[in-house]
Amino acid sequence: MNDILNRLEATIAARRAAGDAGASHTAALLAKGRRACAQKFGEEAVEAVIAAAAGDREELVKESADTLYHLLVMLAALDLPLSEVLAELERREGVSGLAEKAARGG
Ligand SMILES: N=c1c2ncn([C@@H]3O[C@H](COP(=O)(O)OP(=O)(O)OP(=O)(O)O)[C@@H](O)[C@H]3O)c2ncn1[C@@H]1O[C@H](COP(=O)(O)O)[C@@H](O)[C@H]1O
Repeated sequence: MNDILNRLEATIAARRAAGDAGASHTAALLAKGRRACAQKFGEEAVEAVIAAAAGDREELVKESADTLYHLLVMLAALDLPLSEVLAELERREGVSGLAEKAARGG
C-alpha cells in the first residue's frame, strides 16, 4: 500500500512544481492554499462516512480513494511528508492500546 501512496505523493509534488492549474486538479487545489485543501479533505471524508453509514461498499471504495488522495494533497499543502505520518503509525505499533491512550493524555 505504501508504494501507491508514495508514488501519489511524488506525483502531487511534481504537479505542484509544474504549477499548471489549468491542466492539473492537484495544482489547482494547491494554488488555493492550505485551508481549501483541508476543506476538500473534510468534504471527501464526510462522503466516505456517508457511504459507510449507508453500507454502500462500492461507493466507500471510491470515496476512500478520494479521501486518501486529498489527505496527501492536504499534507503537501503544509509541506508535511507522508513518511512523518507513517513513522507515527510505526511508533504506535510499539505501544499497547492502553499505554498509547495514557501517552495521549486520555
Ligand atoms: N487520485 C486522484 C484523485 N482522486 C480524486 N481526484 C479529483 O478530485 C476531485 C474531487 O471530486 P469532486 O467531485 O469533489 O470534484 P469537483 O466536482 O471537481 O469539485 P471541486 O474540486 O471543483 O471542488 C475530482 O475532480 C477528482 O478527479 C483526483 N485527482 C487526481 N488524482 C491523482 O493525482 C494525479 C494527478 O492528477 P492531476 O493533478 O489532475 O494531473 C492523477 O494521476 C491521480 O493519480
